[in-house]
Amino acid sequence: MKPVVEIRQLTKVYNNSRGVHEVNMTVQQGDIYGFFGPNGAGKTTVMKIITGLSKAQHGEVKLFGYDISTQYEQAMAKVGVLIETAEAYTYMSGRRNLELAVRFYPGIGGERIDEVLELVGLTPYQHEKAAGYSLGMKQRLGLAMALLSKPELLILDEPTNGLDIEGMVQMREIIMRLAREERITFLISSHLIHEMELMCNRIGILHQGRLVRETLVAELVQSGVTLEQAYLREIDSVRNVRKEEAPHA
Ligand SMILES: Nc1ncnc2c1ncn2[C@@H]1O[C@H](COP(=O)(O)OP(=O)(O)OP(=O)(O)O)[C@@H](O)[C@H]1O
Repeated sequence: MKPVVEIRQLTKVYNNSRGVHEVNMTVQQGDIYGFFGPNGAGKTTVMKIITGLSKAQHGEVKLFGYDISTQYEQAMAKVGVLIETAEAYTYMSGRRNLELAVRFYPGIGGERIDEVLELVGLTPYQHEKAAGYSLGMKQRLGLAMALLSKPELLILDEPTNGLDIEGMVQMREIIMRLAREERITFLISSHLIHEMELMCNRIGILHQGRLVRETLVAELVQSGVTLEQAYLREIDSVRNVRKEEAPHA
């Protein structure tokens, strides 16, 4: 297996002392990697750095072996991104939005629009204005845009955030199908622990800006531990270490 994302000692601390500290993560080719952590843990910060939307103070990020700080274009060439809620021109149809977006990708034609609409299940709604789309459909349109360039890695920040159960199930099924049939590697952030467990083969747990555990879901299952239990145990052990380190009163 080849590493697709390699993150070493990634650190970014905001003026208010929050941020992420010395994060090490590896996403292998074929992974659906769940980047799990509660609100404010630092997931978006890491994802923005990986995709060049924000800069780290220390550390290294490589995508497909290319360093994003010195070889950004090569690193991002095979990457699709959906960070925060997908933006679309709501007064245009879903298809028109894709027609505008596809112009950024030389060599990719209209037939790819048909393919991506099919992949995300929007073919029947392609001529409707995006304004009338449900949140789930808007997210799937965002995913379709990210798929236009035929990426080998998709980075999705909270793709099921705010969706109802049906929307969540649809998004999960699409992601699993894309991994299986299009052989796309995924890095997906979420604070929804059960969602991660159902969809992902590898998990990284982020807590207060630190990656406290990275493991295969199969290893957890083998040891009879749910992801929720693993998370709570890691958090407990972090708290205990801090208590031991704290100076006695
Ligand atoms: N531009 C900023 N300036 C100052 N603090 C920030 C900034 N962006 C994020 N933070 C803080 O850094 C921490 C990590 O934020 P981040 O958005 O990366 O977390 P997250 O895990 O993605 O959370 P959420 O699920 O709520 O989006 C939070 O405490 C947040 O308040």
